[in-house]
Amino acid sequence: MPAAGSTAAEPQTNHWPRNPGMDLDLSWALDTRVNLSAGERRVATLPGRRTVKKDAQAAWLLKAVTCIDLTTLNGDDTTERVKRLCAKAMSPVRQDILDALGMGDRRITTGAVCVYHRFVAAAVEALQHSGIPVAAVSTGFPAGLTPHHLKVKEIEASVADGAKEIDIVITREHVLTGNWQALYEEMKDYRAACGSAHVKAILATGDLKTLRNVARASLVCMMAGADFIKTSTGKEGVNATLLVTLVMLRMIRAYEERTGFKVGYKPAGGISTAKDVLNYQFLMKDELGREWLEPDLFRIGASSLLADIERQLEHHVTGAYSAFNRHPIG
Ligand SMILES: O=C[C@H](O)COP(=O)(O)O
Repeated sequence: MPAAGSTAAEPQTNHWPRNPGMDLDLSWALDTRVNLSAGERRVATLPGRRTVKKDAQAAWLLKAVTCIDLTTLNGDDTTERVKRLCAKAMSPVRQDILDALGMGDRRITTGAVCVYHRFVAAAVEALQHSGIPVAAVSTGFPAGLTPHHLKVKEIEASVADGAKEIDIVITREHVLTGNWQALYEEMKDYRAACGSAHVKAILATGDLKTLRNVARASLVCMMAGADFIKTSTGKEGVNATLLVTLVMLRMIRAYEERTGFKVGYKPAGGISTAKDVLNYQFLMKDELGREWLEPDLFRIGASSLLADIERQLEHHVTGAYSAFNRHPIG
């Protein structure tokens, strides 16, 4: 079958040097402008402008599966639910569907499993030998309003329990009051507490009021050493959108042009259909190139997306849609 972005759909092993960060360049952040109407035009044309059909679409969707941070972040989460989620992450697409796609011998897994700190150890145990990293949402997720020293301790505890990726939430007040120095310092502390674990900076873009704030916060977090910038916790009133994505991708591009370091991108919250995820993939490829279609540089934070992708893949191979309850997630 043709492959998404011209490569096979199974996980890749390309590793980029980690973003070490740089000194805070306040004038770069403050001088950053966003052209709202040009951005709106750009994303409005996207759904109609790019489509892929049949085998090509199946390949793009399998690639998307490898980039999913399969997530459960609910107040009623339990160890059993997390274990079921881990089982799904290891076998995200039914074997009969993979066989019918001619991909039965490929090892396809999700990019990570993403849970609250409480469940990190259980997820690490459930995923042992799978190579799938556990991502923990730490730092008082989702509001990020617990005392700073406790947020740092939470990161350290998640790393001690085996999390290889830490999704931190920034203090929105730093952005809303223009305290970029405080945002930079907070992010640097989080990066240091993560050690060798990769850190994703959740900007909570729905709380930041303006796209200019999104652009500035993206730059400041990258300057402080973020490995990924991520849109949302999934708990804000507005979560991932294509417009916010365009702004953040342009900042990632600017950062790479200035420093040579590639920073990853993670849209999260409300991405629940195969159609949605294809638009994100097209935008990634158009704006940053095909390297950003791989799980090293692209993750999708989602709790229910996988069920729809699996359903679309089943439709592709059988010609019929099955009920959602045939594709349980966890
Ligand atoms: O980071 C991931 C999000 O919390 C998941 O959001 P979702 O439940 O809308 O897919």
